Amino acid sequence: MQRSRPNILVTGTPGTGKSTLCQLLCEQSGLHHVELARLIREEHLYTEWDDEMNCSIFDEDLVVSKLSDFLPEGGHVMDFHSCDFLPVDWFDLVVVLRTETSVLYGRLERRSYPERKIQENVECEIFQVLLDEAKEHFGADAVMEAWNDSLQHLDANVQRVMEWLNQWQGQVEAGG
Ligand SMILES: Nc1ncnc2c1ncn2[C@@H]1O[C@H](COP(=O)(O)OP(=O)(O)O)[C@@H](O)[C@H]1O
Repeated sequence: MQRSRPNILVTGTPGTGKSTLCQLLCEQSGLHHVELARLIREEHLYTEWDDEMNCSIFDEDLVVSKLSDFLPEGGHVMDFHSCDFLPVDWFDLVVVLRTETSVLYGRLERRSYPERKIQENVECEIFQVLLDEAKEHFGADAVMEAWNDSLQHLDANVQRVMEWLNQWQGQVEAGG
């Protein structure tokens, strides 16, 4: 499907700054922010609740079906901590946020996550699980890896994605 505006997926371990980046990108670009975790909660797109980790085990088919109502037309920035169940051709760019271990630990501690949940997420980041998942699923060319430890990084990341967006828009307007 030829979109007049792109879809961008922002993924990464919880705490790497996905929703912060998405908010800034949407303010600057006029694209619409899809907070998938919130959508899953509000629309009950899950079949189980994990009491120990205090999170839902979402239903991939329900989620894809819900998103298919509006996402493929374009114009969205979506954030989520997993990506291998999403149709590849829905996204024009996949941003994977990375955060240095001690910085991520601090952010998750400030969220009052239980120690086990902090450990699991920090390990997930150390082993770059999300980066590998995104590259394997979408192909390395579609993936932009972006370190996001500081506010300087955040500014640079917004800038980088906005440049990509302008280029994408230019190509579409030029007809290809
Ligand atoms: N680049 C950054 N530098 C410093 N703090 C950041 C940065 N990005 C996000 N944060 C902070 O880190 C915390 C987690 O960010 P958030 O966007 O909620 O992450 P995620 O959506 O990936 O779970 C928030 O308190 C946010 O303000």
